[in-house]
Amino acid sequence: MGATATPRPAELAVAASGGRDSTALLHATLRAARPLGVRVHALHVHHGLHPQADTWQRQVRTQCRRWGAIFHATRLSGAPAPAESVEAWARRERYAALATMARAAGCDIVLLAHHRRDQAETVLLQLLRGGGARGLAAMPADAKRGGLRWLRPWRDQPREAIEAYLRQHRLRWVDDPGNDDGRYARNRLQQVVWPALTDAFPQAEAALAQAAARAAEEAAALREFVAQDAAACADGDALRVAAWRALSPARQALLLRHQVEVWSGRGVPGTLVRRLQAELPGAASGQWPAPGGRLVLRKGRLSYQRDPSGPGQHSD
Ligand SMILES: Nc1ncnc2c1ncn2[C@@H]1O[C@H](COP(=O)(O)OP(=O)(O)OP(=O)(O)O)[C@@H](O)[C@H]1O
Repeated sequence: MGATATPRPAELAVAASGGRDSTALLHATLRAARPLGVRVHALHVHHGLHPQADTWQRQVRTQCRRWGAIFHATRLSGAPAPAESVEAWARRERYAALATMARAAGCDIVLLAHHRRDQAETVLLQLLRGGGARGLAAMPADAKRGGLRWLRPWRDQPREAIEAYLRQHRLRWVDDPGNDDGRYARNRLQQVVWPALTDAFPQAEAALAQAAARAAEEAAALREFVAQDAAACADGDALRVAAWRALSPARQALLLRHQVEVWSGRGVPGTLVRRLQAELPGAASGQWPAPGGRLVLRKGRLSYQRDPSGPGQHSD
């Protein structure tokens, strides 16, 4: 399996947990990069949550020493905000720490070792959270974020291919750092749902990954439609309600969701979208609570006012 990225960088980072998948990815990346003169950095995040976390970090350090990668590690400090899950906190802080280490190492590209099973699990989890096309699209193979490129070169590879690679090269890893960050839903899915699902539907992994690929295309097309509608209905920072009303109900809902998300920087509950669809057409003026602020209708224009006391726009 290949693990190189194009165009060829001088420095390449691999997010290395010490577990099975990123052990294989770090090894394969080094094999591909060495003849090209590309330096490989292994970035490890110690979540400080699990008794075995020191072992995982040592494992990555040892791999780096043995295989000739440059080792970087960050230990997370702090704690989740009151309403935040450990999982959400760990995930956000992990990506932030990876980004900081990558930039400090002079890397523009970070490789992640997600594979097709991870993709399939993410689709199921999104479905169970009630996600739409964008959520069901799951993880992109190539994404730009925070000035970095995040690549998942093995996103479409079955897990068995990675296991075969590990066997072929007699690689050792430390089991299950994934449990480090309190991922209750994903762990239950892996332990309880997945075995039963694949027993009944052996093609589930491939089918769910295919569903994600279709959802990604559909989400991209929807983004284009909604951008056109947003431009057609814009009045400065506000939305012209008369123009919005001329759209079909499906496009009205999409545009409201998109617009409030852009204004507030947060996810928009479906209940708010439905309420606005019901109430906006008959209203001459009005106010509706929205994430982080409120929506104000005046003189046919819908605009957003941020709560002065609320937290700033979040960057996720
Ligand atoms: N502690 C860690 N340090 C460095 N990289 C990590 C760490 N944990 C995970 N990763 C990177 O993220 C990849 C996916 O890991 P994992 O499946 O545990 O994350 P996830 O939580 O399922 O996915 P996501 O990060 O998208 O939420 C790993 O293969 C590895 O590349």
